[in-house]
Amino acid sequence: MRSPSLVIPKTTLTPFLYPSVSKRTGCRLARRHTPLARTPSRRYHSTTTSAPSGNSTDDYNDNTVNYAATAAVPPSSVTAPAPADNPPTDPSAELSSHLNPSPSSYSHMPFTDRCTLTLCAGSGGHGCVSFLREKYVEHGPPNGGDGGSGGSVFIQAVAGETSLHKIARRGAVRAGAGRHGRGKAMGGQRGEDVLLTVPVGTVVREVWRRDPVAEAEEERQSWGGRGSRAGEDGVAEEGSPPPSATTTAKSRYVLYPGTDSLPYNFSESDYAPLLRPRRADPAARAPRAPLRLDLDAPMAAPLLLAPGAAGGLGNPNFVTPRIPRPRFATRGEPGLRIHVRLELKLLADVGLVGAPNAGKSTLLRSLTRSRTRVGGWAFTTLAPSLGTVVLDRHVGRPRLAPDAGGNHQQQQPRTSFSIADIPGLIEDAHLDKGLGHGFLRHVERAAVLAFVLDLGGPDPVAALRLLWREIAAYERARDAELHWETQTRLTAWRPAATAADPPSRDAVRPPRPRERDLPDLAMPPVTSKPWFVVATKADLPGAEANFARLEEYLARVRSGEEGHPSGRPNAWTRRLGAVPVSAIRAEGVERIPEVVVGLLDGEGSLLWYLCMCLKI
Ligand SMILES: Nc1nc2c(ncn2[C@@H]2O[C@H](COP(=O)(O)OP(=O)(O)OP(=O)(O)O)[C@@H](O)[C@H]2O)c(=O)[nH]1
Ligand SMILES: [Mg+2]
Repeated sequence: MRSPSLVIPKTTLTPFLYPSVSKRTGCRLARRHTPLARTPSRRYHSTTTSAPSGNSTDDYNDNTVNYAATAAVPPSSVTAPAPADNPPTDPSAELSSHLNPSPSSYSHMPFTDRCTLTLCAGSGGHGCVSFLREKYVEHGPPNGGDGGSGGSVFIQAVAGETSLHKIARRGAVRAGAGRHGRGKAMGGQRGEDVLLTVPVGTVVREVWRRDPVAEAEEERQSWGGRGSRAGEDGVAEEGSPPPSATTTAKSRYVLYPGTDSLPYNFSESDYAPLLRPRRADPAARAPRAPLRLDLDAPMAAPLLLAPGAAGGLGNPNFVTPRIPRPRFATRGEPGLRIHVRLELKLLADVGLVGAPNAGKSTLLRSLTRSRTRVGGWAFTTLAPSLGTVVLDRHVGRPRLAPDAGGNHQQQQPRTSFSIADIPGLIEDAHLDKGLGHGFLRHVERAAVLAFVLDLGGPDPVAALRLLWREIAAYERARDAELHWETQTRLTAWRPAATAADPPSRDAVRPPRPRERDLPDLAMPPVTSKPWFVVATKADLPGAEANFARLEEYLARVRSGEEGHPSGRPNAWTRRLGAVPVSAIRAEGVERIPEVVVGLLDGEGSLLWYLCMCLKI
């Protein structure tokens, strides 16, 4: 449990976090040794959606990273900003309750990061059999309308969604069926479309699909389009039974009331070939099967996943010189069903990785307005949470960065970055101990990893090695899954046109462009990412010695004397460093945005790096 002695007097600073205050007088960083009491005026009066104005005259707004914090996600977890004309009476009390809250003071958002869904496209409405009836027109021409096509299922990744829990409980997502055609050439209404809105970072993988149109086409091929089954060489097999003409016809056609059979002579030679199964027009825009999408950016328009089935054709479509008044129409095609697995991989700029109880959530609270749960026991955090640090850098020239064509373009300065806090990792998490290592998927796509180590613990170096071991095990499991999926896709892959396929009308036309053609999931090795260490709980006894040991170890890794803690070759070690902080007192945390921006933008926070190397 939390010790009451941790609530410290406002003016006390942990001495070893600021060893060189006197040496660095005049240096910009030295001006940012924030006394505890002053922090809230800057941090908690920022708006939740935009960066602070930056025209404040207080001395924090120098031209280094001057950050204010806000929890962008989830929105309900944001505490209301204090009105400007009614400032809090005791800001330090507010800060201390924010960083050292009671275990029951947290915002709770339901969170689901994996689910399976069955997407059911709407089936098409039946065509209509009808004839014109007017005064003096006893036997009018056919005028049955076509059936409406079924509704489609779309997906769109939108900003602001943070969890899959809303769609996870749906189980099956059904689009509306098309209405049947009616007399007087009235076509049926289209089925209603369904739009699934998912968080940015959702990965969609197909498990299986049932495509009635493909099945009907296959059946048609196997019967050679007529009454006998074709052998492997396409020649009709002797003695194979023809399908029951009436059964087949009834399953495919709508008959005029009172008609028991089609107006054909059901001899084998006269039997009309089955109609080719049709797809509705939107099907041309659907991604190719099997679905494997990575929705890693907000989408401007929905993406079609399961196109609705085509409606049946009304009886005017079957007029021939031999059959001037067809007494049949076709049924609508049944809807496509796709079973998909959705997996959310949060997109954050920085991922916090650490052992349980290391102080990750307190660190997130000290940097942002997140109201994630904090408690003095392991596994307080059971689901990932995100916070956003809003940077207040309105000075300096825009950066120039080369674009794809090699031209240098102006880049606007970064205005914010997001941090993801995940449940703690313990030894053998990859064997599903603790909460397992599945939550690492939420920091896997983070650009920078921050390892949160408890300086009050016995050995932070061993803790760091353990965390990297678990990450390496996670990476191995992920690569094995990727390998298996690639193999499955290659086995399932068929060239677009094979000799067995009938010549299609599409074959002579150039293929229509598809909206999105199965982009591969980008999964760079986690060990190639830049990382740094946040050595927290620096206010505890023994922290200084532990930090010295940690720094020494990191210096050896940086210089190549010691291997990367994951044991992987060619891992990132270039500008490795550690930042000592006391998150509960909000001391030292103001350096973190600077380090993160340096690593994110690759520009290098030269000052910090020099200070770190020279230990000033
Ligand atoms: N002395 C001291 N205690 C801290 C500091 N940061 C966090 N703590 C305490 O450490 C305990 C655990 O903090 P959390 O932030 O919940 O740790 P966590 O890493 O999120 O833990 P899990 O969610 O279980 O993985 C709490 O009692 C905090 O008050 C710090 O800088 N100094
Ligand atoms: Mg936590």
